[in-house]
Amino acid sequence: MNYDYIIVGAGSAGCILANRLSASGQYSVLLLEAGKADDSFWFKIPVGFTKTYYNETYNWMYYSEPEKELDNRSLYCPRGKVQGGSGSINAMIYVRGQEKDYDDWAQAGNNGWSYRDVLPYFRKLETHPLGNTEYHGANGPIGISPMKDAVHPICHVFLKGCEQAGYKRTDDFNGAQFEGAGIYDVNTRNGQRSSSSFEYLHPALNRKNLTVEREVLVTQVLFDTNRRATGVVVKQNGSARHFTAKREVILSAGAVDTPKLLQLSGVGDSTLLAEHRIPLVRHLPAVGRNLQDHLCVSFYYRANVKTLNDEMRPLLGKLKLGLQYLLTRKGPLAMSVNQSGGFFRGSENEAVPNLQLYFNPLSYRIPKSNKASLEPEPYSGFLLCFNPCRPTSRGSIEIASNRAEDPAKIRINALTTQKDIDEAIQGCELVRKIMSTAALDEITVEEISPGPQVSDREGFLQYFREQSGSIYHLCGSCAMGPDDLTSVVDERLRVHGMSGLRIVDASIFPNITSGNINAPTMMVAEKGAEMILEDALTVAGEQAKESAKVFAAAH
Ligand SMILES: Cc1cc2nc3c(=O)[nH]c(=O)nc-3n(C[C@H](O)[C@H](O)[C@H](O)COP(=O)(O)OP(=O)(O)OC[C@H]3O[C@@H](n4cnc5c(N)ncnc54)[C@H](O)[C@@H]3O)c2cc1C
Repeated sequence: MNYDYIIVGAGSAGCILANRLSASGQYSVLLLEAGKADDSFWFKIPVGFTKTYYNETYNWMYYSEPEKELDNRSLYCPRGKVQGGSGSINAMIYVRGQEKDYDDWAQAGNNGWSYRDVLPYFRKLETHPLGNTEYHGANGPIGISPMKDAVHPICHVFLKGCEQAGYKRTDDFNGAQFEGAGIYDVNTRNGQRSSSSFEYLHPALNRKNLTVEREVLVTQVLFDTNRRATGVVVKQNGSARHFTAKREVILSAGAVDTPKLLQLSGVGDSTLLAEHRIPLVRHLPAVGRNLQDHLCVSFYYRANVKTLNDEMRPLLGKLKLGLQYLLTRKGPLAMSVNQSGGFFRGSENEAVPNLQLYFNPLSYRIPKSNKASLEPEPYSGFLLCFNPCRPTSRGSIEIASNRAEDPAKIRINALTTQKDIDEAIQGCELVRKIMSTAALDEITVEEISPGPQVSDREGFLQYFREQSGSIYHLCGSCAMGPDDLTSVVDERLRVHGMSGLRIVDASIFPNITSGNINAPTMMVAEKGAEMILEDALTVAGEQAKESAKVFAAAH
């Protein structure tokens, strides 16, 4: 079967592309997704992400290779395997990042990607209650809800503590002032998850020129002898099928599976491909390199006031909250558990904020067994968690075999630079500084983990090594840049040295952004879709010129 565009992966980015590329009715679009439809109630209700966290039907449930600097632990790396991708199973915190993140993208040779360049795409994708302003949009598909008026009261104690510790307050991390303590926005609409699947793909499903195939594993991209992508091979119900693309194949399979698919298709480091006996199409060594992630660690506290643990843990409490949600679409089940936090400088020498904090008005431990569920702890507790914003360690994605069914090897290589080690310690010091303020001291009985015996740089670092985990922001594994030795796509997201092949997802980030990366990924998709459509017009223009020349020569 033949389509103008084939999009691989109906995740945060893929759903946006499917809508935008099919909107004019001019192009036929095929969207291929390995997972099922997002028709369960758990995808709608914000708290539903606790149900999909360890659900192998909807989650690829990857693990990293053992991380040497993290006590040889394998970190859990959940990824959405469902329409909407990781955007269907995430915690919905909506943060764009800071200006410098994108200015650095542009400075690395990517014209058109500075903060001022990408701001229009952030505005385009959202409907924000502030309406059309310099920073916000009023007509975009994704609903943004500030949690400001609804957070648990102890979040305000946290904000007071930050003020007492000398930190600024911000009312909008996505507005004029990124830095400071505040309450997060979430991508919800009327108390329901506002994912790119619900907001972009669902409304487009009836278009005649859009085909969505689910439960289809794309196993290979096909190329002609000119290295032009001509289509894909998929596995569906145990048998192989081919689809061909007249214009482009666009990879949106995410930061783990996009580089894996390129490597399986013969585009990647020639040594790695030879090791797995994959015929080389193009030596592109940066495929799978430059992987980045945010690693966080939590500090746990027992409170002398009621926290969300007291409401969410007992059966009666659960029933009450469930009823509140069903009747009003409000309450804790309509929000994220990460309610307040902010962006801070870990030292006076930092030019911009380098640490992100989350203050959660409840406490829970990530269960070791994937058979257990995420449950609040059995006491009035809360947690304060941090992650460095822009780690400098770089990891990799590499195929483990030449079979598409085998998960790729994920190496985050955490804490392999001195800067990252310093920031892990800075973060612990920042948590302790805020927790020692009068406001927080007043509601705290004790620090449960790591506990007061951990109080120096060595102890903090060891705690981070033993307890930190991924906060699920894998990106950068097919970075954008001008040089084909160090990057994979150019500034129009075209794979270097290939034609008819683009990447539009979190893998193109040259550097990770300071904050949660779903909003930046959706921005990449909005901008990517516009570039694809512009380039289609250019191609059409060139073809028309060519035909006119042929016609003129013949007459
Ligand atoms: C548990 C969790 C919590 C998170 N919380 C937040 C948060 O609160 N805020 C935030 O901003 N970010 C959060 N994130 C991160 C964010 O959701 C992701 O970074 C973002 O969704 C990535 O988008 P993507 O389009 O690059 O990839 P994805 O959304 O992961 O999409 C990739 C899609 O491709 C499909 N696919 C993969 N391989 C194949 C194949 N071979 N054939 C066919 N289909 C394939 C996958 O099934 C998936 O649907 C979280 C992530 C997780 C997992």
